[in-house]
Amino acid sequence: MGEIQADFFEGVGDDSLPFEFDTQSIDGTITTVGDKIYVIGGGSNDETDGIDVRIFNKSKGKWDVPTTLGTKPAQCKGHSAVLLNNDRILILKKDSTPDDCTWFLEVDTPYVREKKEKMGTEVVAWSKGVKAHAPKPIVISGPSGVGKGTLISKLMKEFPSTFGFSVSHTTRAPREKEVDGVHYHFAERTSMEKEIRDGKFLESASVHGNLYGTSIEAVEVVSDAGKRCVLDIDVQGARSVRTCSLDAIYIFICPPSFEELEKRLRARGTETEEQVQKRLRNAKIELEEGKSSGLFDHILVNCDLEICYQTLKKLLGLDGCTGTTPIDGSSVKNVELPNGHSISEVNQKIFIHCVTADPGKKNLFVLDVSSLKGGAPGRTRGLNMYAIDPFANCLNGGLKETNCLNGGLERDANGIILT
Ligand SMILES: Nc1nc2c(ncn2[C@@H]2O[C@H](COP(=O)(O)OP(=O)(O)O)[C@@H](O)[C@H]2O)c(=O)[nH]1
Ligand SMILES: Nc1ncnc2c1ncn2[C@@H]1O[C@H](COP(=O)(O)OP(=O)(O)O)[C@@H](O)[C@H]1O
Repeated sequence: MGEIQADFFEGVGDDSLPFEFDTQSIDGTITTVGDKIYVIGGGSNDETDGIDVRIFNKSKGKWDVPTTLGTKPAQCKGHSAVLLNNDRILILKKDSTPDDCTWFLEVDTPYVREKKEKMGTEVVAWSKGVKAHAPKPIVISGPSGVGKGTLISKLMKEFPSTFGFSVSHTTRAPREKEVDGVHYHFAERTSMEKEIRDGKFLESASVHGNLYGTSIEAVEVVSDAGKRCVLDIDVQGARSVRTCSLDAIYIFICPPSFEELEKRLRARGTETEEQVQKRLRNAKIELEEGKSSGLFDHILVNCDLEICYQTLKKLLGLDGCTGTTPIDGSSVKNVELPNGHSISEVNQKIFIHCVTADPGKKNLFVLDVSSLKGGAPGRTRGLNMYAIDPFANCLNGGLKETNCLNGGLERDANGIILT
């Protein structure tokens, strides 16, 4: 755990900083990790740019502008920063909306270390902090025409608040009834390739001559809503997702026979003869890989649609469910932090002291960061923030959760005690 860093806009007086590092001209927060000093914010006046990061390398005596992966947090009136675990910096934005106040800048996590090695540059990665834990996603693969889309549609229709579809990007042209942003994000190849290079995709693959990919955002928006994410991706995509350690259930759908697959593909009538031929050639390879690779946890034969759907529901533990209850109803919202706040850290708990003119309002919050999960390239999940009463006269003295004095205090969905 690291030291507490100076607040944004406040003067920085640290004698351990090198002479070449002129603290007077620094406008952001300063966090030292080994021989590097991370200056966060204060560098750009362009509000659309997001919070920027610069690194002062003490041993080289020079500045670096790192490759910044992930979506940058929007600029704000200021922020506090604290180093966690020597590998990431917690950023608490001031005067920002509750779902946008907690961010992590990863500086030396395994993900960042891997990217540094690959890119040969300094790398940092942003990850947004959210409360909700993500339910296990479901990856569905199988050859073109086997019935993946049909099964997924049935699942979404019956369990709209439980499942959310990961909307992939693709460079293929939309089919007649396909809607941009619903079935796919239809993209230009050059812009999609750039976004892949910028680290915005969990996986991508060339399938039947087109580029397909799952953006990190596509999966995270579903998880943010407390829903279970369903991915319809090819075998290569499933393999990439497995290696990037997304804890998911992997299901492969097979046709009852190759002839039946061909019949369904032709009957769908969405492809030209040339495309049908290409898809059938690829189906042979996919079926071999799907059945033999050990990649998939379950292999389902889609012979009779209704029977296959019931089997799918069973293995997802949904038989007998009504289809209306979300798996995890927790919201992603955190506390709205006022502009005036300062932070301190004790035993993986961040104490946030808020300046408030209203004496009746709680002004001390705890952010428990002891059981964080995930992180870049996705969200950092499992934030737990709650209000405490610093003046509570508890037996063991010191800071104590408000409800140790006054059991049964009402909390909102975020664990915040309602005043
Ligand atoms: N790797 C990967 N494959 C995808 C993605 N989205 C769709 N696919 C796969 O791309 C293939 C072609 O999809 P599509 O053109 O919609 O045709 P369909 O298979 O006949 O429905 C299918 O195997 C999909 O599972 C993605 O984001 N990543
Ligand atoms: N079990 C089944 N029996 C007969 N036809 C099916 C079955 N499952 C799906 N289909 C049909 O096969 C075609 C291809 O299904 P689709 O869901 O588009 O496949 P995929 O998404 O795997 O490419 C569709 O016309 C669909 O209605």
